Amino acid sequence: MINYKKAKKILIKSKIKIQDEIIKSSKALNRINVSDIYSTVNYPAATNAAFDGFAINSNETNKLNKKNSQNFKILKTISAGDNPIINKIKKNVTVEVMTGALIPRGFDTIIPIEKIIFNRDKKYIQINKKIKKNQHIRFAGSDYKKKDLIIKKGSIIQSAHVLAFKTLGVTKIKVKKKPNILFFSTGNEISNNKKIVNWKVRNSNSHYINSLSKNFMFNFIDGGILRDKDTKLFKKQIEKSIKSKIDIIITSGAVSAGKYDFVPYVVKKLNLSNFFKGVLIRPGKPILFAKLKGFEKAIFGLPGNPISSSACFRFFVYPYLLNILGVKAEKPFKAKLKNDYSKNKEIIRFLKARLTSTKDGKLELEVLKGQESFKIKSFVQSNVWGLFKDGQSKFKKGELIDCFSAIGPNKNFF
Ligand SMILES: Nc1nc2c(c(=O)[nH]1)N[C@H]1C(S)=C(S)[C@@H](COP(=O)(O)OP(=O)(O)OC[C@H]3O[C@@H](n4cnc5c(N)ncnc54)[C@H](O)[C@@H]3O)O[C@H]1N2
Ligand code: MOO
Repeated sequence: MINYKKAKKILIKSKIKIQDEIIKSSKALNRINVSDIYSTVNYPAATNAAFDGFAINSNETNKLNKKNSQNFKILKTISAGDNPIINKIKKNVTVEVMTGALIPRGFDTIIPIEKIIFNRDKKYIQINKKIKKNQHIRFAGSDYKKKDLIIKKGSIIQSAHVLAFKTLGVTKIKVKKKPNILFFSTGNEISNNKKIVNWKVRNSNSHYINSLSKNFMFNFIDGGILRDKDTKLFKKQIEKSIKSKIDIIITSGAVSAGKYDFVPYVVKKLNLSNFFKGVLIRPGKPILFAKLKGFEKAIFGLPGNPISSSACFRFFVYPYLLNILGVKAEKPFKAKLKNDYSKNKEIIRFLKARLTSTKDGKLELEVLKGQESFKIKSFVQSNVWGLFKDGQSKFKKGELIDCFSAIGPNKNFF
């Protein structure tokens, strides 16, 4: 059996090609852009008001004080979207501006409406102190300048990027196509019915992985449930998918040592490269992976226990997807262990854990009770995975542990 490090090395070597496509930037959430994108415009496009108020020329206030005030004539009101051009500006005049309005030439600062003293007929404002230049003004290009980088190639596009794209007039972008994943559940006991007899099990794994595809970067194609005697059907389905647009086949279950665990039996008969079966991890030990020789296709056999399937998706399929889509490998973030923990020294354990923040701003990690790979409740209560490394069996309270986000594996927070 190989260790996780070796398995990851094999996965990195087993890259399959994913094509590019051009899509609307507004539809790009969670997609991966394939080149650096730079702004072709300044933002803000022109200098404008950050506050509702009155624009003046600050020089005209230099000598003003309580005893020496000056009236400024209100010329007009300019709103966001109005043409700001005013011809021939005389001395001691002002324009009323709304937030977002362009500042007409000749004015260089804004007094917020709350601080304005109007004279009785409201045709003038009275100023009785020196007003600083450049107050409450947003300068052209003070956020993005032409040629500023908006997003680096190989980033997972987030809503904030969509905001930037739409602000800067980036309407279309080139992204990686979503890999097509054909997913098979296995087992005579697995059922999609609500009502089941005690010897049946409701299918949850395929729905879990399908739900991940909704906020993530792959298409989920349900291959249905393969029964214990469906070896030939499975082989046929793989052969069919070789000729199709399927990029990755994933099975859940039927991968360990039992009589009906047919996945390795069928897969091993194919023309493979980069094969491994069994990794020194828990949960998920029986995992299988291979590339189909001569084709840009890969196959993962995930163990059937729900938490084994989800851990293997998180720690094998997800890094594999990142790699084939050209995203940099994730780095874990660290948190202090809240409780002592011990495990078998030889294996890595992916543990359902809860991350909290202390009052003094430290991240703490609690290993939850109920780590068995059939237990869903602790998974629901968890908010991160703790990775407890191999080569060590005892982990003491206060030790730093590698954490990986669990919240739909699309968030590279750190
Ligand atoms: N003699 C051995 N027995 C087992 C070994 C071993 O090395 N030697 N490994 C154990 C480990 S570790 C795991 S994990 C499981 C994985 O087994 P399989 O991948 O072959 O999975 P199944 O036996 O088909 O199912 C396991 C378990 O999960 C339930 N299941 C399966 N599919 C689904 C689904 N789509 N939705 C919900 N639940 C599912 C299934 O009913 C079983 O209870 O093997 C150990 N045994
Ligand atoms: O290692 Mo299995 O994956 O016990 O659940």
